[in-house]
Amino acid sequence: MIFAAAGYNVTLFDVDPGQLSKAESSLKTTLQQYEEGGYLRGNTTAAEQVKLVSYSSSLEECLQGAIYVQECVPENIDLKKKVFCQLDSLATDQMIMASSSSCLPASSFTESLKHRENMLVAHPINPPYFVPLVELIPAPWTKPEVLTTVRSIMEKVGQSPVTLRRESLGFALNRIQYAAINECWNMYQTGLLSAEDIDKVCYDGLGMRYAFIGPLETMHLNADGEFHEASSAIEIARTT
Ligand SMILES: NC(=O)C1=CN([C@@H]2O[C@H](COP(=O)(O)OP(=O)(O)OC[C@H]3O[C@@H](n4cnc5c(N)ncnc54)[C@H](O)[C@@H]3O)[C@@H](O)[C@H]2O)C=CC1
Ligand SMILES: O=C(O)[C@@H](O)C(=O)[C@H](O)[C@@H](O)CO
Repeated sequence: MIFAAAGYNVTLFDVDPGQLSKAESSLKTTLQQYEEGGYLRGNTTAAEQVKLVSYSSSLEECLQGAIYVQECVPENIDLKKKVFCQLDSLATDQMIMASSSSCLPASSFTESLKHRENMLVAHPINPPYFVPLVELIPAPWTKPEVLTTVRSIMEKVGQSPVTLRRESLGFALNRIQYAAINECWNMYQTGLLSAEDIDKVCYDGLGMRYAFIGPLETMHLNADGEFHEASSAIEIARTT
């Protein structure tokens, strides 16, 4: 939907043909609803965007003329290896292949492949139609120009890419997310706040603030010395 909204032709492939027909009907309904609700992205109508998307039960046919592939198979290392091996055997030297992987780095499933320089992770954040961040994580062998091209494709389609300089377990978003979840869980288990109030601290507090001012910018605006004071106070609170 995001790529079609920007005017790209998109072809979906899935091993399960049932998923393709579900995707086709859900795409039509969803784009129609977004148009009626005023959420549709791009400068074209829902009907025009629907026409840009086609469906194929053959990977070879799906990849004909493709410049960019976004792989979205389940988070399973053997499956990622299998699918990237298939992509590799059908790829042209120009085709860029990105994985949506949330945790698995591209180096763990592309190492032995001929076109590995054109492969990387482009991790979207759910729901990507409304949350624009995409984390781009190169494998050690990903060509810098591939990373630059994916970054500009993402900007062109209206997403907001960030580039990690190297692979890191959890990438960036999940490193932050799991640190927050860990602290929320800790407060829940020690009975400090109810589950509802912990969620409220995020959606009516930090989440809302972080939508327009990030943690480092917040710290920059804090009074001198406040960070050190606060972090030692939190360390004491955690251990008591
Ligand atoms: N669901 C989420 O919130 C997010 C998921 N991701 C990542 O995206 C990837 C996909 O996740 P979901 O969309 O949630 O998975 P899903 O399970 O909803 O969909 C996976 C699809 O892949 C198809 N599939 C299975 N084997 C295949 C093969 N060999 N060739 C082609 N298609 C095949 C399945 O039929 C299914 O339609 C995972 O790596 C996940 O970590 C990334 C960001 C957010
Ligand atoms: O939106 C998210 O949180 C994701 O992008 C993810 O990375 C995954 O859903 C992950 O948190 C759990 O598998």
